[in-house]
Amino acid sequence: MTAIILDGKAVAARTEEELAARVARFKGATGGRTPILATILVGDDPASATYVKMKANACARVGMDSLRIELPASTTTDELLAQILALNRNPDVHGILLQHPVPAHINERACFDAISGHIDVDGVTSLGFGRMTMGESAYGSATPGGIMRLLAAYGIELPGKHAVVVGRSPILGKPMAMMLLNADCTVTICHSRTVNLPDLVKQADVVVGAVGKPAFIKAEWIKDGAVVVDAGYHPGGIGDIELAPLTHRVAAYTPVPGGVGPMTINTLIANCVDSAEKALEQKR
Ligand SMILES: NC(=O)C1=CN([C@@H]2O[C@H](COP(=O)(O)OP(=O)(O)OC[C@H]3O[C@@H](n4cnc5c(N)ncnc54)[C@H](OP(=O)(O)O)[C@@H]3O)[C@@H](O)[C@H]2O)C=CC1
Ligand SMILES: Nc1nc(=O)c2c([nH]1)NC[C@@H]1CN(c3ccc(C(=O)N[C@@H](CCC(=O)O)C(=O)O)cc3)C=[N+]21
Repeated sequence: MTAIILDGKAVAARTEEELAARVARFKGATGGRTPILATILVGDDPASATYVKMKANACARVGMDSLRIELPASTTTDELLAQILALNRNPDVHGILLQHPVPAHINERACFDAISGHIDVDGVTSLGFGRMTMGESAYGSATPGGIMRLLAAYGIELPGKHAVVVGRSPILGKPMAMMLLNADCTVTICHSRTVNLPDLVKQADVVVGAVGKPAFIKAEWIKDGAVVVDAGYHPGGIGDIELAPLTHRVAAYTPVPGGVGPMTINTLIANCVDSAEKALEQKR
């Protein structure tokens, strides 16, 4: 079987051309302003700094400005909340990305939930999660949202499929499960207290690895013909799924790198352009 490679890098690149055209139209309509994504990085974790930089670079590729806010690791919850509230009130800002994780002493959930819904382009608020889950309008979490867009780009049929999501984190596994449920999959959510993980994964028509442990999901757990989505990302281009032995016996798979990662960033940028266009329509 020749597997379809779910090439997130290529889909993201194609979408960027369309986004650049939309940004140009926005500039035309506003006398030269661009949509603006505000990124907030707290502390000095080098990996997080790299991801935030990649997001700012993606903004630049489509002609958008970004506003980079860097705060020391000693920032308090109240100080971070004050920054977010100021961005909410800034009419030039069309999206906020608060990079996860923030230092442990900060109440990350409170800070995520302080982001106004209309500029929650990374889809991290509780209200946005609830609205997405209920099928109401909201920006879904960017990584699972990007995965859904990638599956759609390749015409992967989801209704009736058994999707097994390994991981239940607030910005990845849990919203992923709800999006697949809304796409009419039968969904199993696995986590660290799951008993018999290999047996559950063996039932999957669609498996999503979102565990955060390199090559933790073994190739032998995955059935022939499955669709394999690896959301994991570890230094050295290793995902959460042992991928190499699978590439000839699954229906489709996301490579690491070049699969989910570029789609995450692309979804964030696309949502920000969307938010900017809505602001213009409503003269917000
Ligand atoms: N490419 C991209 O755009 C992105 C990639 N990532 C990557 O995705 C991965 C997951 O990230 P994230 O969701 O933030 O990670 P978290 O650490 O927040 O969540 C990991 C999840 O995996 C579960 N888990 C841990 N150990 C096991 C186990 N032994 N068996 C079954 N489940 C287990 C945890 O269960 P429990 O809830 O019980 O603790 C938890 O729900 C990471 O590799 C990260 O780098 C993340 C975001 C974006
Ligand atoms: N609020 C929040 N939202 C996030 O979406 C978020 C976050 N916090 N914290 C950290 C994770 C991680 N993350 C990645 C995004 C892109 C790549 C990516 O594009 N990776 C490239 C490879 C890049 C390289 O060359 O190293 C790829 O997979 O091809 C990876 C990881 C978003 N995250």
